[in-house]
Amino acid sequence: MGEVKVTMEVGNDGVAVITMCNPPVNALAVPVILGLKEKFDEAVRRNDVKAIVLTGKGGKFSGGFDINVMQKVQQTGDINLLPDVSVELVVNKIEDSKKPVVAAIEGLALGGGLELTMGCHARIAAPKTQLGLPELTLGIIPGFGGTQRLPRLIGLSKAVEMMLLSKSIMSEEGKKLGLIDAIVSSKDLLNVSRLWAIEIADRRKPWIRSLHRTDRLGSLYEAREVLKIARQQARKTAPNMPQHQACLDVIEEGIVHGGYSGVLREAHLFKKCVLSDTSKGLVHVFFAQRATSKAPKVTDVGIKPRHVKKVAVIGGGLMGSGIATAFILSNIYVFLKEVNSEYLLKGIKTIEENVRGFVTKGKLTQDKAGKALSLLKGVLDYSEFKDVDLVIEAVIENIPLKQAIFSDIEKICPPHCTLATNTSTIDLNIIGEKTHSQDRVVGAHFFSPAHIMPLLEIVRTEKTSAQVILDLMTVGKIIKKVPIVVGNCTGFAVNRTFFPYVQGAHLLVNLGVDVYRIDRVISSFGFPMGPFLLADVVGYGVNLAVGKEFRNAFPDRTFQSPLMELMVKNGRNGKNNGKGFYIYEKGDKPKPDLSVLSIIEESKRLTNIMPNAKPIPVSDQEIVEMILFPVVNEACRVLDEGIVVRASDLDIASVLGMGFPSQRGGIVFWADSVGPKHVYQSLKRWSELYGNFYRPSRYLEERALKGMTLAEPAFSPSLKARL
Ligand SMILES: C[C@H](O)CC(=O)SCCNC(=O)CCNC(=O)[C@H](O)C(C)(C)COP(=O)(O)OP(=O)(O)OC[C@H]1O[C@@H](n2cnc3c(N)ncnc32)[C@H](O)[C@@H]1OP(=O)(O)O
Repeated sequence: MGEVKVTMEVGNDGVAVITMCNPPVNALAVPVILGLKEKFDEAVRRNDVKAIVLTGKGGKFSGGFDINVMQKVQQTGDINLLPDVSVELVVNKIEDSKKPVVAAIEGLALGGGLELTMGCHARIAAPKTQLGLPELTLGIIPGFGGTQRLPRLIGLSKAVEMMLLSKSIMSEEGKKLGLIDAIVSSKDLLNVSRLWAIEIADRRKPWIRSLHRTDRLGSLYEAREVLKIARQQARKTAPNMPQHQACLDVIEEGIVHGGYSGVLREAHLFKKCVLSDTSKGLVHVFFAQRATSKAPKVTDVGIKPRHVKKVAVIGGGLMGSGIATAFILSNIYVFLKEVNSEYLLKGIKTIEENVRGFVTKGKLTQDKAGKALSLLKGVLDYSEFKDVDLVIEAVIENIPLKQAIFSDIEKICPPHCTLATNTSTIDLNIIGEKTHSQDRVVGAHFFSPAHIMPLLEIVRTEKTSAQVILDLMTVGKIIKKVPIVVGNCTGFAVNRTFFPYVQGAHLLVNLGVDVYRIDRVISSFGFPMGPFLLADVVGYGVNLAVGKEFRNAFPDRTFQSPLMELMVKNGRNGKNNGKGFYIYEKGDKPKPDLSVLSIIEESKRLTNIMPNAKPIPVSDQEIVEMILFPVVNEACRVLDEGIVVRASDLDIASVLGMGFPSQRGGIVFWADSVGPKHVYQSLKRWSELYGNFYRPSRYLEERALKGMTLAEPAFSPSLKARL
C-alpha cells in the first residue's frame, strides 16, 4: 500500500508530468484523488510550469475509481466517503485549468480513468490501449463526467452504445471516433504528449474543453430519437437494472440544459446509484469473482502452474464438443477421441458449428475460426495421448465405463498429465478407484453449453494434488472460464445447491400453483427463464436422471414429484420434440401449452398434498421464497460441510452457472440481505405445513438464532465474540 501516490516532475521544457501510482491498475483510490488535486494545484501555481501531462505508472493509465471505496460506502451508508471528483478535480482543476493538460494513455483507461482523460485538453494513446466506461456493470453510472464528455467527443449513438453495453474499444478505434487525438508508440508516448501540451500552450494546437463542445451531438430532435430507442432497448435487455435509465436521463439533462448542468445531475444520480441495492449486488459479484482465483493450500503454497499445451477430450457428445471448442478457441491443441468414426465426425461437426456460431455473431473473425479449427484433431485410439498435459473425460454417466477409461489413460498419458472428468454426478473417488494416480484425478465440471457458459467447477478429492488443481485453475482462466474450487459430494457444490430449485417448483405445482405463474414470477425476479421453461429447454432426461441421484443421496429431504415422468409417459420431452410445457413456434416467444394442464392435474391427484384438496394461496413473493429458500438452505449445508471455501464462491456459481440475477449479488448474498432469520422462520413454518423438504439446516438455524450472516466464516471474530 506504501506505493499509492501521485508524483510530479517538472522538466526543462516547462512541462509538469503528473503520474498516478497505485499498482496493479492505478485505481483511483482516495489518496490518489487527493494527490491529483494537490499536484494540479501545485502545477498551476508554479511559474516554471507551462503545461501539464497526466499519466499512469507501470504501463497502465487507470482502471477507474477504486471499487473498494464504493463497497465501503455501501457497507457503512456513509456517502461522504466519496470525494468530489467530477467538479472539483475534473472541471475546476483539469478542464478549466489555466494551463493545458494532455493525457498520455497506455494499457487501459477505464471508468473514472477514461473520464479523467476526457477532462484533459488532448489525449495521446499507445497502440492497443483499452478504453471504456464499464460502470453500468457495477450498478452505477459514470460519475466523473463521462456521461457528458463521451457523447461530446464521439457522438451520441456510439457513446450510448459504449456505456449501455459497457463495451470497451481499442485506441485505434478511439482515434477514428475522435476520442483519441494521436496514437504513438509506448516509447514515444510521454515525449509526444509533452510536445503536444506545449503546442497547446503556444496556441499552435487547439485548446479544447470537451464539456463545451456541441458539434458532435446533433440536433435536439436527433438526440431525443437516439435516447428514445436506447431507452426502449434497455427496458427489454436490462429490465432489472435501473442504472441504464439513470444513465440516459443524465445524458439527456446535459443535452437539453448544457454539459455543466449534466455534470451536476450526474454527480447526484451517481451517488444515488452507489447506494442502490443493484450496485451492492453487482459490486459484491465483482469482488466475489476475483476471490475465486485464491484457493487455500493451492494458490498460497508457492507452487507455479505448469503450461498446458495439449489437451485430450474423450467423448464428442454435447459436453465433450463444447469443451473442445473452448480450448481450441484459446489456441490450445485438442485431440478429440471417440469410439467410432460416425460419432467422431458428429463431434467434429458440432465443434465446427460452435465455432461458426461465434463467427455469425461477429465475435470471431473467419481467420481466427480457421486457426482454431486447425488445432483440432479427431482420433479413435489413445496413441496421441502420450504427450498430452490434460485429459478431460466427457462420456456418459456410467461408472464401469469411466473406471475403464481412467485405468487406460493412466497407463498411456505421461506421468505429469492431469486426469480430469466432467462428471456431474459420480463420486470422483469411485472414478479414480482403479488407478494408482488418484493425486492426478480431478473434476472439471463444465456447464452446458460448455463453450459459452463461463463457470468451471473444479472438484478436488482429499487426494488431488495442489499442483493439479492449480494447473486446472490456470488453464481454466486461459480458456476464459471462472474456475471455482470445490469439494467432492453428490452434485458437487453447484448442482447440489440448486437441486432444491427444481424440487421447490414441483412441490408448488403439486400444491396447486400454476406452472406459468411460477415461471413468470421467477423470471421477473431476474432469472433468464423460469424452472419449467428451463426444463423444456434442457430436456426432461437430465431432469429425471439428476432427480434420481439426489433422491438416493438425500432421501430425507427430497420431494417425489411424478410430474416429469408423467410428461414423458405422455410423449413429451420438452423443446427437442416440440412438446413441453410450452408451444414453440419459429420466431415467436414460447406460448403456454394448455393441454399440459390435464397431466398436471394427474400429478396433483397422485401426490395428493394440497390441504383440503384446494390449491394453497400464495403471493408472488412467497413463490420466490418457497423455491429459493430451500436453495439457500442447501447452500448452508454446503458451507457447513466445507464443500466450498467461501460463501461468495456460491454467489459466483449461482450467477454464472444457474442464471441467478447478478444484481442480487448471488444466492448467499441475497439470503443475507433478506435476512437469515426470515429465511429460517419461513422454512420452519413451511416444514410444519409441507414436510421435510423445508426443514431448516443446522447451519441456518444457528446463524439465524445468533444473528449472524450466512456468509461470515465460521472462525470470524464476530462468531468468536458470540461463543
Ligand atoms: C466514478 C467512476 O465513473 C466510477 C468508476 O470508475 S467504477 C470502476 C470502473 N472500472 C472498472 O469497472 C474496471 C474493473 N476492473 C477490471 O475490469 C479489470 O480488473 C481490469 C480490466 C482493470 C484489469 O484486469 P486484469 O489485468 O485481468 O486484472 P484483475 O485481476 O482483474 O485486477 C487486478 C487487481 O486490480 C483490482 N482492480 C481492478 N480494477 C479496480 C478498481 N477499479 N478498483 C479497485 N480495484 C480494482 C482487482 O480487484 C484485482 O485485485 P486483486 O488482485 O486483489 O483481486
